[in-house]
Formats: sequence, C-alpha cells, structure tokens
Amino acid sequence: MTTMLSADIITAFRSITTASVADAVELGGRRGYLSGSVRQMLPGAGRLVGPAATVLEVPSPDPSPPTHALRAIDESEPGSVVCIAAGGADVAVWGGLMAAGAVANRIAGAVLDGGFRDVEEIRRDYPDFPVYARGSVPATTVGRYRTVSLNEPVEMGGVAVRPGDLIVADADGVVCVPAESVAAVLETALEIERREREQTALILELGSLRGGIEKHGRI
Ligand SMILES: O=C([O-])CC(=O)C(=O)O
Ligand SMILES: [Mg+2]
Repeated sequence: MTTMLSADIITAFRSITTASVADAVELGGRRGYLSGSVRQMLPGAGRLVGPAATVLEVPSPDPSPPTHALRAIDESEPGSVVCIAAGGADVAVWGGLMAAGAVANRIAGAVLDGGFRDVEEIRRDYPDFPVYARGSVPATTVGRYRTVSLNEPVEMGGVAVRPGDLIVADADGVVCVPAESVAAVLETALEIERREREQTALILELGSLRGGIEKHGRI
C-alpha cells in the first residue's frame, strides 16, 4: 500500500495539523475526521501518518485468535497504520503483544475503533509507538469479538476507511484522507496552514481577533 504514497508526501503530512487536514478533506466535499472518541492514548508517542491497513471485527463468542489483525501486523508494509474497526467495542482489540509485533514489523501505529490494554507495558517498552483508540479496558476480545476481514473497506468513527487511504493523527484526533485525494488535500491543507499563520500574526499585531480574520473572511 505504501507504494501509492511517496516518502515525501508522508513527510509533508507530518508537519500539518489534523485540523487543517480535516478542513481540506471537507473542502473536497467529504468528511475525513473520525469521531473525537477515537483519540490519542499515548501522548509521548506523538503524531501518526501512514497508509491504512484495515481489519474488521464483529461480536462473536468464537474463542479463536484475531487472525486478520495478526496478519495485518505481520504482513503490512513498514510504515502502515493498522486500523481495526470494531464498532466502538468496549474490549481491547490491541495490546502489548500486538504492539511488540507491530514494532518488530515497523508498523507506524494503530488506530482502533475500540479499546486497548497493556497501557503501562506499551508506554514503557514502545514509547514511540502511537495508539489512537476509544480508551483502555482490560478485557480481551477473545470469546467476545472475532476478526472477519483484512484490507476491505471499513467504517471507523463515522468515516469510511479503505486500505491505502492516508491516516493522519495528532492530539486533536484522527483524519482519513481518501487515497485518490491525497495530493489535492496536501495542497489545500498547506494553504490553510499558511493562511492561519498569517491570521495569527495579524490578530497579535492588531490586538483584534475580528480584525485578524476579516482579511480572509473565515476562521
Ligand atoms: O489479547 C489481546 O487481544 C491483545 C493483547 O492483550 C496483546 O496483544 O497483548
Ligand atoms: Mg496482552
């Protein structure tokens, strides 16, 4: 999946806020932001940018391991973001062993529409590994949820996420940029950031919020 996204594009998005990326996706006529309930869990690990590898989980009493998630971790290209759609499950679809596997395979991070566990272990052993999730919870998925697909389109936090879409996440939350819009969104987001820097300078110079935003007619 990373072949579609050059290292330059990934680097460029690493310097842009999710606020600007979300606005840029919306100017293109779509929603890009995931629900704010999917948020940064380990602030020390920082921002996350990379192409999505998608896994779907559904409720099930089947006690088998989360096969598709394990495959996503072991088989995705380095730099991928493992995205697990579990409908907001209040169980841990991710944990310390999965983080070890992800670090060993140079996965960039995890975005989970569900919970995760082993927080202290991940924070201690993989301080640079970013996890975005609904929250932490000690419960295993095994016997409660099972994985049903790998790299099929999924829904996460109100947004369609397809394999290869670009995930951008920071302290504000998570945005999904459709793969075919990445170049256009980058250009628009850079323009938004440039405008906001100018507005900020004007606000401080004029001592007026309204004076600073007047020039561009928007906040
Ligand atoms: O049990 C799970 O599904 C996740 C977990 O704790 C781990 O990866 O260490
Ligand atoms: Mg564990």
